[in-house]
Amino acid sequence: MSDTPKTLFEKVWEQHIVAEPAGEPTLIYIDLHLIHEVTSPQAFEGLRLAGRKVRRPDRCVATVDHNVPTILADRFNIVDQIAAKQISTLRENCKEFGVELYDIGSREQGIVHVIGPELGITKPGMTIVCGDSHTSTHGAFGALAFGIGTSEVEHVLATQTLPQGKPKTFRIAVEGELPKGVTAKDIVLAIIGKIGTDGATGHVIEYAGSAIRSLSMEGRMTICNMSIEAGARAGMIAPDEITFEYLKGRRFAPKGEAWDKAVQEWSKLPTDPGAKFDRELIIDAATLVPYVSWGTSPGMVAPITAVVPNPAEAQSEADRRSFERALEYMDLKAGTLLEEIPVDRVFIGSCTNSRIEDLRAAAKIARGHKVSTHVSAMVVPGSMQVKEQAEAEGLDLVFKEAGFDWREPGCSMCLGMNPDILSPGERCASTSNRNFEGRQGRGGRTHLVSPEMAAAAAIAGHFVDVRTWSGLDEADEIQMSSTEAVN
Ligand SMILES: CC(C)[C@H](C(=O)O)[C@@H](O)C(=O)O
Ligand code: SF4
Repeated sequence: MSDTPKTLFEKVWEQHIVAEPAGEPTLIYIDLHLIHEVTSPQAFEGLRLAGRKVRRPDRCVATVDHNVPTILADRFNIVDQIAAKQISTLRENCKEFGVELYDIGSREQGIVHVIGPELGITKPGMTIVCGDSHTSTHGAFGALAFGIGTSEVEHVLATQTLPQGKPKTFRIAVEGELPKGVTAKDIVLAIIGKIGTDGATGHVIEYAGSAIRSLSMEGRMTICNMSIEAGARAGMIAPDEITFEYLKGRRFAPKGEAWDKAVQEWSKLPTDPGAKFDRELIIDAATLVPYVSWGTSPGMVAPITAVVPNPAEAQSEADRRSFERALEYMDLKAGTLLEEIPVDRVFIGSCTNSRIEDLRAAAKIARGHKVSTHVSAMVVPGSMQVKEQAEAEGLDLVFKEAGFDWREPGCSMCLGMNPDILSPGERCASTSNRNFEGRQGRGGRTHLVSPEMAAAAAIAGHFVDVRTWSGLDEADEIQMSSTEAVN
C-alpha cells in the first residue's frame, strides 16, 4: 500500500480499474447501471443483433421517467406515439434481458436519479452510469457517477465495464454558514455563474467545505446534479454520518453485520489530508444569495436583487453576442429588476429539486396563500415514494389549497418530452437544471430557481427575494384582521 494521500475520486477510480492498456483509456468496472426509456432502445437492439446477453442484469435497474404523462388517467393511455413506443420497448427489453423495471403503476417508479438513492441502490464508493447526463446526482453519496451515450450503454450492458479516460480533479470548497433563504440550488447556480458552463470541463468536482458538510443528502444531490451544467464529468461529495443516516434501513442498503462492514469501508473514502487536486476554488458561503437565471444557459444567473445585465458590459465580444441573443429569446431588457419579471408558469420538480425536502420547503412558502391569478403552477414529485411521503405529511393539500396542480412522478416540464410543456412565449420559474432555448417547450422561457423562490414567484406572480418577501407576514395579518372583524 502506498502512503500517497489520495482524493475521494482517486480511491473510487483505483478500486474499479479492470485493465490499463498502454495508450488506451482505462477499462473500469461498473457497479450500477441505471436505465430509462429514452437512451436504451438502441443499446438493447445492439445486443439482440449481436446475440449477446446482459452480463449482470442484477446490476441494472430501469424505470420510466422522461416520457410519462403526469396526469394519472393519461399514464395508461399514452397518446404520443414515440413516447408510447419507447416505454413499451423498455418493457419488452427488460422482460427479455431479465432487468428489473419500475414501471408506471409501481410504487418505486420515478425519475431515475431520485429512485436510485431513495431505494438505497446508490451507495458510497460505487461506479454508477446511466444514459443520462444528470447521473452526476449520485455523486452526492461519494460514488463516481456519470452519464454515458447509447453506444456506451450497450457496452456496459454487454460487459459491465467501460473504457474511460481518467478525468482531472477540481475541489470546490464552500466554507461558512449558509445565510437564511439561501439553498443548495443557490450554491450550485452561484458556482456555475462564477466558473461558467465549461468551467469544469474534463474534471470531476469534489464539493467540500463546511457549508457542503452541513447540507442534507437532498441538498447535496441538488448540487451534484448540476455539476454537468458546469461541464464537469461528475460531482462528488465525501460520505459522512449524514450519508450513512440517510441510507440506513433503505430497501437495498446492507443490513446487520453487512451494514457495519459497509460503513467501515465507506468511512475510508473521504479525501486524505494533503491530497492534491488539479484545481481548487474556495467560496465564502456568507456571500451567497438567492439566484435567478436570466438567460438561456445555466451560467447566465444573477442575484435576485440584481437587474438583467447589459450585454455592452460583457467580458468579451462572443459573450456580448450570446447575451444579446439570450435577452432577445427571453424577451428581457437590460436594466430590468429581476424582481419585476412576471411569470406565467411555475414548475416545482425535476431530478434537481423534486425530493421530499424540496417539496417541504416549497410548501412552507405556499401554505395559506394563493397562486397568483395569472399564474399556472404545478408540483411534480420526483418519485412515487416522494409522492406518498408528501401526501402522508399533507403537503399535497397545502399545494392544492394554494392552487398548485399536484401531479404524478416523472421528468415532466423539465424537458419537452411529455405533455407538460410551455406554450411559445410563456415564462416559467422552474426548479429544474437547464434553461436552454425550447427546453420546456418551443418558444418557452425558463428561469432556474430554488423551490422556495419558485413557490414565492407563484404566489407573488413575479420573482421575489424570499429573504425579505413580506408575503407571509402580510397574509397572516390579513387573516388576523378578518377574524377580528367577524368577532
Ligand atoms: C434524455 C436524456 C438523454 C437527457 C440527458 O442526458 O440529460 C435528459 O435527461 C436531459 O436532462 O436533458
Ligand atoms: S428530470 Fe430533467 S434533467 Fe432530470 S433526468 Fe429528467 S429530463 Fe433529465
